[in-house]
Amino acid sequence: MSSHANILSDDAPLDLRLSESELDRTHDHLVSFIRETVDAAGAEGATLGLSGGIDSTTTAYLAVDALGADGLHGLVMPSEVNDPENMSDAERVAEDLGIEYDVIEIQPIAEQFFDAVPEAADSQLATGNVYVRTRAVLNYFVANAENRVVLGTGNRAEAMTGYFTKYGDQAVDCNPIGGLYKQQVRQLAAHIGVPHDLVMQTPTAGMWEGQTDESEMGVGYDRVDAILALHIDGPLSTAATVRALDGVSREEVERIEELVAGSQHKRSMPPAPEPLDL
Ligand SMILES: Nc1ncnc2c1ncn2[C@@H]1O[C@H](COP(=O)(O)OP(=O)(O)OC[C@H]2O[C@@H]([n+]3cccc(C(=O)O)c3)[C@H](O)[C@@H]2O)[C@@H](O)[C@H]1O
Ligand SMILES: Nc1ncnc2c1ncn2[C@@H]1O[C@H](COP(=O)(O)OP(=O)(O)OP(=O)(O)O)[C@@H](O)[C@H]1O
Ligand SMILES: [Mg+2]
Repeated sequence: MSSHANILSDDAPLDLRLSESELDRTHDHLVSFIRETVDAAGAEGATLGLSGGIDSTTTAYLAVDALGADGLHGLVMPSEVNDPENMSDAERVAEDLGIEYDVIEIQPIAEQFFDAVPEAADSQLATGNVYVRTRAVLNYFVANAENRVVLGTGNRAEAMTGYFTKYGDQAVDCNPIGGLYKQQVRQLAAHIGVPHDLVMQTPTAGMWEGQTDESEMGVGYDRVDAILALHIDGPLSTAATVRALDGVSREEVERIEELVAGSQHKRSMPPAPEPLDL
């Protein structure tokens, strides 16, 4: 499949797609990064959560290129709010890649947390984050026991907007696709042979039924990518960004500014006060 086929939405305001040779170089760079991270840790491989989504699927394909199928242990960790189709997609990825994988039902584990603090269990966001953090514990359980590192699946759009759970899906040892905007992840995925239905999957955190990234963020990924590239990572002012991006409103640019500023605490080490000069 051509890497330029059907990746962008019709109203994408900016085309950030890479050329074929840039995609080849990106693939090789990310594969080397995974290999070097595993070697530097003295580890014997990696583990990661498989959700059937494009970020974990792409990361798994890259990891197998880096480490071989024996080097990757996948964990499929359904809760009761996951779409069963996503979970069978995750198993399909593991089968296609020929990696070892486990299916671990996390609902009973999460229920223990909900029962422990029943008043918190009314919050959709809080319980959703329990699912996410439970998966992090299981990733490290396997990584510790098998001398593996935990691969993260965060991309640049998620990292910059803080669209992840603190010490949840961000609790990892490295993020191989962390430098790529979402449309570039899709494009790289198509380039390295990820099945088209997975490339075009609707992004969801799977924290509650019907959740989608784009409805929760209030801005579609092609717009998020464009605003980040020109304005947050790039030099354009708010007004110049609105002028440069066809159909993008000032409110949308300001929404992304707010998400970036409000999530700074998620991208830094927990602060402590300067020691007093006693
Ligand atoms: N200014 C500040 N300085 C220091 N700490 C601060 C803080 N503001 C909040 N906090 C702390 O951070 C907590 C809130 O952060 P957090 O617990 O992460 O929770 P929060 O950011 O409220 O929720 C996670 C968001 O990420 C999305 N998500 C999660 C997981 C995966 C994906 C996906 O794309 O797959 C998306 C999810 O849908 C939701 O919108 C607060 O309870 C507080 O402990
Ligand atoms: N049910 C699940 N089982 C195993 N891992 C999961 C599950 N749900 C989420 N994860 C892990 O959490 C990561 C973050 O989720 P996120 O939704 O951002 O990525 P994705 O599902 O791979 O792609 P997309 O963002 O397009 O949905 C996933 O990449 C995966 O590693
Ligand atoms: Mg997902």
